[in-house]
Amino acid sequence: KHRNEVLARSKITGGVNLPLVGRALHMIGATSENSIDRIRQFSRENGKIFYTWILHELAIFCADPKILDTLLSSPVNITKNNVYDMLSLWLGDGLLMSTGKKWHTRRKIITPSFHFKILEEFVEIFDRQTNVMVEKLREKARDPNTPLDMFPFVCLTALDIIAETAMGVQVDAQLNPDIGYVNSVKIVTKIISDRLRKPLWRTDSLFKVFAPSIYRRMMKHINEMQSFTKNVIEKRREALEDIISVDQPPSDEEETFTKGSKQHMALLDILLRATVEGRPLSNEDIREEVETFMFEGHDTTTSGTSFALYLISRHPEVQSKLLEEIADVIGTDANTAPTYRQLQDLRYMECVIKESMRLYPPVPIIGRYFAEDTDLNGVVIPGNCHFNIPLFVVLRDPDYFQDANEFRPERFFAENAEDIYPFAYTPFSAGPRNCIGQKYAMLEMKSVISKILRHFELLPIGPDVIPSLSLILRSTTGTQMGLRARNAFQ
Ligand code: HEM
Repeated sequence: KHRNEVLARSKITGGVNLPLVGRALHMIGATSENSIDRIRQFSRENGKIFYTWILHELAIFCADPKILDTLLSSPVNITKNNVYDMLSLWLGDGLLMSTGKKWHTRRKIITPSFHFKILEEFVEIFDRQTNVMVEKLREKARDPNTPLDMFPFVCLTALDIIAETAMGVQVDAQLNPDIGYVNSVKIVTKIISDRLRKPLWRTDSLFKVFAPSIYRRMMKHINEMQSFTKNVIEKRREALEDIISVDQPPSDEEETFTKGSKQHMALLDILLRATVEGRPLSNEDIREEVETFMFEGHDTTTSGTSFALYLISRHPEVQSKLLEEIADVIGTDANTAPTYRQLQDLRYMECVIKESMRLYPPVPIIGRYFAEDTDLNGVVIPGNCHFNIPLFVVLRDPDYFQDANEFRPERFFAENAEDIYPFAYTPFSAGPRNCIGQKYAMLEMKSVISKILRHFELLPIGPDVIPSLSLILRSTTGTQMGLRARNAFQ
């Protein structure tokens, strides 16, 4: 009753509720493809903030950048809502999921992992793993008239990249996609994305009852991933203990050595060296953070890269400009490995990726939980409420983006970008709880896309994308295009 009163006072409207399940079936229980359109439609009908009931749970959807400004800037309203619970069996209480003091402490420890000195080292890995993809694509690109779904190729490359940069191990996902750790990651991410669309699978207890065999399959693969990660952490700790004392900060040029072989610094190494109140993190603390990187750090960039490639394939004029820029900045030899600075200097590419993430945000929805009544820019949100931010609605808001459905990278040119209201463009979220990996992600996407374009012309063939709502945005038709090998670059 209290929540209804607050909603009425705040003039937050909702719609018809179905008995027992509220509007959940309308919105989420329908198909993954039409959920996006339906939420957009509800937003058009009810305004930028509206509510729905899912059984006894109140869910508010807010796509108003002014309210998001207050919410996302707040260091207090950082607790995630129940949608994230589906990840907890795998990721534990890592950075994405944790709240309060634990989140603050971890965020502080993990931030140096993304220092540019570390990212600089990763550029070589991005390029080397993309070279493997180029060879795989070459085998497939014999006929440019046959459309190819780029998503699985990009996904395996991203997995190879994140495993090597986060854990310092080569899992050879592209060479052996169907075995071991890589297979488990693929299976678990797929099950988690299916769960989001099925209300009866949402909580772990319901999932166990309504889909027992899928639940068991998920747990088997989660256990396999966890033992793999534990093993990597133990070995890496032993190797590091041989060469450093745990509380000694890494020097700028330091590289780690494991069993005599030279290796890159991995994100995991920073965690192994970190201390909280003088004590190192336990292997279990580190495990949840490494698993979080593995999840957040590969599905997101896969989605971002694949949708960008799709849009580039459909806009030949954009493709030509990109090619010109690549030739200017990196040179005309298709095989040259780009440097960190060169990737930074791909300015037009950056605009293309930003615009692509505006139309197809890799993380389409984010959420918070409010335990107490909370005033956000004059709108009171009732306590005990699950708050959802449908980024895919915000990012196409015609009040903030002219011709919001059009692909126009020029929006992000330096001279135009300052007209964009910062909280209308938040594919990496914003404020203290924004994406910690955004610089890494941008570099990786630039590296992968530029390498593909140097080797292949992308052709506008195959079905259009049909975005489907999940924790990470996918397309039910894949991201299809034709590939024609370039004889010579340019
Ligand atoms: C295109 C790629 C990416 C996009 C669009 C993206 C987007 C986001 C968004 C929207 C959030 C906020 C989530 C929320 O509020 O619930 C987030 C958080 C996070 N991201 Fe990313 N991300 C990307 C890549 C990455 C990469 C490559 C990594 C790591 C290597 C990463 C690690 C994280 C972590 C750890 C968090 C939680 C941060 C915190 O709560 O303090 N992300 N990301």
